[in-house]
Amino acid sequence: MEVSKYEIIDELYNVLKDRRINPVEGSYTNYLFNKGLDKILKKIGEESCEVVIAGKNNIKEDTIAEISDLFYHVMVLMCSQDISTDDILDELKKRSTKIANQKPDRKPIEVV
Ligand SMILES: N=c1c2ncn([C@@H]3O[C@H](COP(=O)(O)OP(=O)(O)OP(=O)(O)O)[C@@H](O)[C@H]3O)c2ncn1[C@@H]1O[C@H](COP(=O)(O)O)[C@@H](O)[C@H]1O
Repeated sequence: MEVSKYEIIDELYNVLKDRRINPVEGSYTNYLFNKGLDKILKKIGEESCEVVIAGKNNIKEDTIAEISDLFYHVMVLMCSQDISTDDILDELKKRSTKIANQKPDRKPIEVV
């Protein structure tokens, strides 16, 4: 069954988790897991730089591609450290009450 684009992040995370348990020959994810944390972090550093360069060049499709690469590598890190997509969504949800530059748990200033 085809997953919708709204489910793709969870789907990708599940594929990465599955690669950890059931390695697949030729899998790039398994290559990263086998190389270990330093390699995963190095890739995140590289991909981050590529996002910066693409953003600076201001070519939307290149920036989308580089952000997607970064997303994937960050998810490999999350998976390797048992950080779930829910952990991130919960954190973002907590921050959604943030207004301007206030701390999230601070009561918003009443606008009169
Ligand atoms: N989303 C991605 C994804 N994004 C980027 N990449 C890989 O990330 C690598 C980045 O390219 P680089 O040129 O920077 O790196 P490289 O030269 O290939 O390798 P190194 O620098 O790491 O030695 C490429 O090999 C891409 O194929 C990805 N590989 C896998 N996925 C997803 O992960 C799933 C499982 O993939 P496998 O683990 O390969 O089966 C796939 O179905 C996809 O959904």
